[in-house]
Amino acid sequence: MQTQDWLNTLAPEAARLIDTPLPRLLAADPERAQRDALRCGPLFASFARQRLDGAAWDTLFRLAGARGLLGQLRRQLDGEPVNTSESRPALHTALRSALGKGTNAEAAHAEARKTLGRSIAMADALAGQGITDILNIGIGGSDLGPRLVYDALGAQRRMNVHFLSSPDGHTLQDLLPRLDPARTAVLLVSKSFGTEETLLNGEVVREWLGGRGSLVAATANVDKARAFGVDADNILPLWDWVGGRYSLWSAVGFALVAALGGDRFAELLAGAAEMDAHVASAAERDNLALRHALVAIWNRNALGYASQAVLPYDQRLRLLPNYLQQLVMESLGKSVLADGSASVACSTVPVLWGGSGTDCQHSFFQALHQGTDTVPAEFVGVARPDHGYEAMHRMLMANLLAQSEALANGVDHVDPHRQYRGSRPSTVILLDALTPRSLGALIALHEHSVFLQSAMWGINAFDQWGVELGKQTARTLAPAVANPEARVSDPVSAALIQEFHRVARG
Ligand SMILES: O=P(O)(O)OC[C@H]1O[C@](O)(CO)[C@@H](O)[C@@H]1O
Repeated sequence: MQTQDWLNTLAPEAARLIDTPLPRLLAADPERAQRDALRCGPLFASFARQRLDGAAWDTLFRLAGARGLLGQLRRQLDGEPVNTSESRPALHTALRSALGKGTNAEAAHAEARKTLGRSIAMADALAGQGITDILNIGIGGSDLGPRLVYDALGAQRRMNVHFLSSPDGHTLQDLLPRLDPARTAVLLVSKSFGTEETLLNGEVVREWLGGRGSLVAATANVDKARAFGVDADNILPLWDWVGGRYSLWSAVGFALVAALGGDRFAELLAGAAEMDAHVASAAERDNLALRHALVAIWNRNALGYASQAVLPYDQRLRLLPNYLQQLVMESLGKSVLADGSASVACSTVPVLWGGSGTDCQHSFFQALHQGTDTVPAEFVGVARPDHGYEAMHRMLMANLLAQSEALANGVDHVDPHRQYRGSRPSTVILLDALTPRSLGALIALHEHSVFLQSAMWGINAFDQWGVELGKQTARTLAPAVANPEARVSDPVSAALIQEFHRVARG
C-alpha cells in the first residue's frame, strides 16, 4: 500500500474525530480506559486519552497490516539489511535478545555476549584496582544513553561517572580539579573513533592523565583507538550493525557496567529483552510498541500535530526527553524513502521536547493547556518510589494524573481567559518502580515504536546523513576561527568571524 493510499484511508477518520471533543469520545465509550491500556512486565501504558475511537483504531490496525509493519520488525530482528543507505542490518536487539533468526542475528548475539563478559571482567578489575571515577568521553549515542541510565539508577553505585561530551572547556575546567588521575578510568566512547569533539576532549584528558589511571575505549575502529594510545586489552569492540543511538546495550554502556555492576546492567538488558519478546510475539491489538507507533502516526499524519512532549514525573528520568530527542529525531528526521527513490509523501518526525514534572507545569504547561497548537503529551510516572516521603510521592502522582485529565477534559468558562478547550491527547506510562528492568523495557519500547513508525513512512531509521554537512562546514570554518587572515567564502560567516576576533582578541 502506497503512502497516499493510507493517508487517504485515514483522512475521513481524522475529519470525523478532529472536531469531536475528546470528553465526548470518553463518555461514549467508558470501557476504553481498560481496553486501550496494556502491560508488559513492569510497564503499563494507557492510550485511552488519545483522540481516537474504536473505528479509528480498527483502521490503523488494518493499515499496519497492509504495510506489513510487524513483518518488517521481524526483518529487523533477523538481521536483514534494514539500514538501506549503508547496506547493513540494525541488530541492537541482538545485544540483549536471542530472538533474531539467521546467521547474522545469531552471530551478533554471540559476539555481544562475549563482549559483555569482557566488559564485566574489566569493570570488576578496575573496581579492584581502586578506581573510583569513570570519565565517559563521547557524544550523541555515545553519551546520552549512559547518561540517562546513570542519572536514573546511579543512586546505588560503586563508582562515580562523569560525562564529557561537548568541546566546552568549562565542563573540563569544573571537572578535572575534582578528579584524581590515579583513581580515574577515562573511557573513550566513539563508534567511529572519528568524532572531532570526542577526539579533542580525549587528547586534553589524556594529557591530564599523564600515564596514570586507565585509558579504556569502546569503538568499532580498533586501529584508531590503538593509534590514539589505548592498549589493545583495554578496547571493547562495537560493530557496524549497531547504530550509535541504539548502542546503549553494547560496550557503549561500559560506564554503567562499572558503576552499577554487571548484574544490574544485565537486568537492564533483560528488561529490554522482555519488551523485545513481547513486541515480536504479541498480537497486533495487544502489542505495546505497535499501539505506541500507531498513536504517533495518527497524531502526526491524521491530526497534523507537529510536536510531541515527553513528561517524566520522576526527577531520575529528567534526561528522558534528551535521550528520546536523539532516538526519535535522528532516526525519523528523514524526508526521502529508504531506497532513495523519491521524497516521502507525508509528514514524518514531529519535534520532540519535554521536561520533568512538576517543574514543567510552572514553565511551559500554560502553552500545553491554552496555546493555539495541540501538543500530544507522553507522561511517564513511577508507582513505587525509592524514598519514604509518601506525601511527596502522592502529590507528584496526583499532579501527573491531573494534568493528563485536565488536558483531555478541559473546562468551559464564560471568561475566555479561563476557558480550557481540552481535547488535548496524552498517553500515560507507569513503571511499577524505577529499576534496571523497567528502564530497559521503557527504552526498548521507544526503539521499537520508532522502527514501526519508520516502516509506516517507508524511511530508513538507521542512518543520519543530515548531521554530516554541519560537521564538514565546521571543518572549513575552523582555519578562519583560528586565524583572522584566513579566507571565508560565506559573507555572513565572514562577518561573524571578524566580530568574534574583534571581541575575543580585544
Ligand atoms: O560514536 P561516534 O562515532 O563518536 O558518534 C557519535 C554520534 O555522532 C552521530 O554520528 C551524529 O553526529 C550520532 O549518530 C552518534 O551517536
